[in-house]
Amino acid sequence: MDAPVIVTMGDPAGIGPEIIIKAWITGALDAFDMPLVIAGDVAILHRAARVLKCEVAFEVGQQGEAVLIHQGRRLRVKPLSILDPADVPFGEIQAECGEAMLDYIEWACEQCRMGRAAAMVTAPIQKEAIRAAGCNFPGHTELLAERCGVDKVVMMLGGERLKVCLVTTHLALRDVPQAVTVEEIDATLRVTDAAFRRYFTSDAPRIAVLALNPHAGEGGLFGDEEQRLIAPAIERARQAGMDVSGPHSADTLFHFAVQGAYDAVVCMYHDQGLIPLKLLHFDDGVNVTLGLPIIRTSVDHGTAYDLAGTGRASCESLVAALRTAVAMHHRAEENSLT
Ligand SMILES: NC(=O)C1=CN([C@@H]2O[C@H](COP(=O)(O)OP(=O)(O)OC[C@H]3O[C@@H](n4cnc5c(N)ncnc54)[C@H](O)[C@@H]3O)[C@@H](O)[C@H]2O)C=CC1
Ligand SMILES: NCC(=O)COP(=O)(O)O
Repeated sequence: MDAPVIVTMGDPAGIGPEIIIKAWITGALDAFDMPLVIAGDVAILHRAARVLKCEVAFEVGQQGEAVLIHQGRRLRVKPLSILDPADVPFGEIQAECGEAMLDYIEWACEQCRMGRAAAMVTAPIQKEAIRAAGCNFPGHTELLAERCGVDKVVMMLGGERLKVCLVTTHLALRDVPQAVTVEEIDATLRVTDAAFRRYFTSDAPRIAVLALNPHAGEGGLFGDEEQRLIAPAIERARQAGMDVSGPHSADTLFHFAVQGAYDAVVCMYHDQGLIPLKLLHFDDGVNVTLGLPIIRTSVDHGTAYDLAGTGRASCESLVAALRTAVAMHHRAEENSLT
């Protein structure tokens, strides 16, 4: 059998299990031409099926994996935790869930690294729960970078109309100016350029780099990071052959980016990029970790504790994350043949 795409179930107390089951029973997973395996928990997935009012049968597969069955559809599950749903209330931060979600991620990452899986797609984790389980990484991105032995990765979130790449990620706003350095911007540009050529564009991607300050600092009147840091990093990237422009004022650039003027927008901090992205692509946005030796995509949303157990959460972002991972896999295979 071809190497599968692994979907990690995310927080058992969040919406991850429900959106996986919803995507499966509605037929949204039928279109993919690659086998899928869920890294998760059979009893928790059964509970999600009950929430969605669907009957699910169970059998043991040929390789010892669990197989869920619904109206002729089969879903393979690698059981990595054995939680009792009665002990896992919806919408609560629990260390036991933190341990389980970390196990799903670690296994999926290892399978990808060993070449036994083609890609991993992650359902959302609760960052306080993984902390309660003893994990000091702020999220998947940093954990996967460490496990893959990579110094620099880039968090990209995107949809058809806009793709944003972040220089800094999960950081207090007050710490952003110190973290924005020529080296960080330069490394972000290099990773973004290489990953876009490999997975998304046929040529050099057109990259716009945002300013940090209003009006790009207005010639140094309110902030000089543009002159001291961002412009030199852009120049360095241009010298290296990249198609990079900026620093652009963040308030106007997105208007042109969504009209197709750029392939990627490099943003200095999390909300600078994610506010426009979620405004446009709340439902179908995808998070991609650029710079890893493996393919990792994710939903663009969190655990939505307010919706967990209601069956109302949308599975669109999960399906888009799967579509992106499969397309990246095929594109990388084509590139390796040329
Ligand atoms: N890739 C990941 O694992 C991510 C994890 N998180 C984590 O999730 C937790 C909760 O984060 P929040 O900031 O509250 O963001 P959130 O995305 O969980 O929720 C924000 C709002 O969006 C709604 N929402 C989220 N996903 C939805 C869906 N699929 N369908 C319909 N409505 C949806 C929620 O109901 C809520 O009103 C935090 O621990 C955060 O760190 C956040 C983003 C990504
Ligand atoms: N806001 C995006 C986000 O939290 C992504 O986190 P992760 O993919 O690193 O877990």
